[in-house]
This record gives sequence, C-alpha cells and structure tokens, in this order.
Amino acid sequence: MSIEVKNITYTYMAKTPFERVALKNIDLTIEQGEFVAIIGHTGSGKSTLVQHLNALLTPTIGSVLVDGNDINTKNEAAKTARRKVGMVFQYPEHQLFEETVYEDIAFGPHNMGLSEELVENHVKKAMEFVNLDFAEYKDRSPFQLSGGQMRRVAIAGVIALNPQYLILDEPTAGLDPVGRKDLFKKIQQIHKKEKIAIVLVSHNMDDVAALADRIIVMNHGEITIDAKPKQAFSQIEKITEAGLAVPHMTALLEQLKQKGLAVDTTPLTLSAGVDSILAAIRRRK
Ligand SMILES: Nc1ncnc2c1ncn2[C@@H]1O[C@H](COP(=O)(O)OP(=O)(O)OP(=O)(O)O)[C@@H](O)[C@H]1O
Repeated sequence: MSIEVKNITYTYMAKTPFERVALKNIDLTIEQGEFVAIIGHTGSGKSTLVQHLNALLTPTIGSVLVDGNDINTKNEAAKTARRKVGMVFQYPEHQLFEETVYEDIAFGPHNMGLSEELVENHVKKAMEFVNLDFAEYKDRSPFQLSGGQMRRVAIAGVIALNPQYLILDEPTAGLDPVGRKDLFKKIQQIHKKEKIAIVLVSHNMDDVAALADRIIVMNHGEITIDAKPKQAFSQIEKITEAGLAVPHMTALLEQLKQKGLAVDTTPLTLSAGVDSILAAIRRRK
C-alpha cells in the first residue's frame, strides 16, 4: 500500500510566455503508515508536488499511483484511489461553504453515497478528532466561529472521508502556539492509532524534526534530500542551500559538529536553532 510518484515533471502555463517548470523528474514512494515532511524554500515546488498526490494537478510527464492505481485515469478504480488521499490546504477554512458545521463536514461523506446514519457517524468521529463538541457545534454556521474553530471544521471535513493518506500543506499557518500544538498532537494521534500516512509540508524545522520519520528537501523543483531526520539535518548545507537559512550559522555549525554530526562549514544556518532540532530528534528516540 503506497503512493508512487513516477518520474513526474510539471509545467505551469506550458507553451505560453509564462511557462514555468515547477517539478522536474520527481520519483518518490510514500508507504502507508509513514510520516513524511516536505521542506524547502518558497517556490521550490512543495505545494505543486503534494497537489499531484490526489490528482488536483495532472503531471505534464509521468504518473502517480495510489495503491497501484493510476489516479489520473478516468475509471472507478482511479476515483476510489483518489478518495484515499485527503488534502488539507493552507488556510483550509477558506474552503468552508455550507450553512452549518454538520453540513460542511458531511459534504464529502454524502458525495461518497453513504447512508445518513453512516454520514452522521463519520461526522461525529471527525468532530471528536478535532475537539469540537458535536451537540454544541453541529448546527452553528461555520462562518460565525473563531479562526481556529473554522480550521478545525475544515480539517474535520477531510478526516470524515477516512483517508488512508493525509496531506497537510502548512496546516498550522496563522494558528497561535496553543492551536498549533493541539493540531499536531491530533495529527500524531491519528497517524499512530489509525496508521494513516502523513505528508506534512512545513517551514518549521522544530515541527518537522519532532514529528517526521522521513524528511524530503525540495530545491528548484527537485528533491535534494530524502532521508531520516538525523541524516537529513546532517546534510545541513543542502538544506540551507534550499533557502532555509537565517543568521548565526557559524556558531550553530560548530554545535552540530560537537554533537557528532558531520557538516560542511559553509557559513549558513537553519531557520530554527540547531539545538532545538537536535533535542526534538533525541526526544523521539
Ligand atoms: N498557478 C500557478 N501558475 C504559475 N506558476 C505557479 C503557479 N503555482 C505555483 N507556480 C510556480 O511554481 C513554482 C513552485 O511553486 P509552489 O507553490 O509549488 O512552491 P512551494 O514550495 O509550495 O512554495 P511556498 O512555500 O511559498 O508555498 C514557483 O516558481 C511558483 O511561482
């Protein structure tokens, strides 16, 4: 059981003066149950890549298979395969549109043709997952909730589809620290309990180091690192080349070396302190 990205290239606005190759020759397999983080500087192709995982974008070249089915073909198997991949975008609350919280979360399950009883079960389970009390919130308008609550409704709408693979593109953008921590705790729970594969696009190195089993670094539309966190962070110079640099690199590199991670001495740095990254990796052992 896996998502297989087979040698995909993607070009925006092909054959126009604005043509832009956003992905080049990407090969990638995400196994069921993995927790993969995708990092890279702005414009490196992260969102473009993840939008291929449930066929929101169709590769210009190459193919994407979910559990062995090419998701860009027009048959029932492809439709079923696409449904296994849930996608939470940046600012998912912008996608809310129904009059009540219940209807919004139930939209996907209704589309799947489930009975009303099953739909309600899915909605209840999804609301429980995001800590929204069913009785209290089901009849409320999603547009009269706080930003954090709207985000939870939007995420519940994806969870209600019972995805096997959950793609999260900067899911905590704009949330306060408590909201962020809470959401990540839930994501970890669903990953561990339900064995759902998570693909997390993030700019936050602390989160990535604390959560992911595998880190993919993108740069200019290509994968430059695909490794376990410790190995990935030891290739720090590639990460910083990928644009994740902030000041104070020399001191941080020194710390990394002292901690036994072989690194290049290029004077660049990570966007989070190396100590906190290392501590996060250590905490997971
Ligand atoms: N709809 C679009 N039309 C044309 N070009 C686009 C479009 N969306 C993205 N691009 C370009 O494709 C490249 C990859 O963009 P993408 O959004 O995938 O990067 P990203 O790594 O997700 O960036 P960010 O971290 O800012 O979200 C960029 O050069 C971007 O300008």
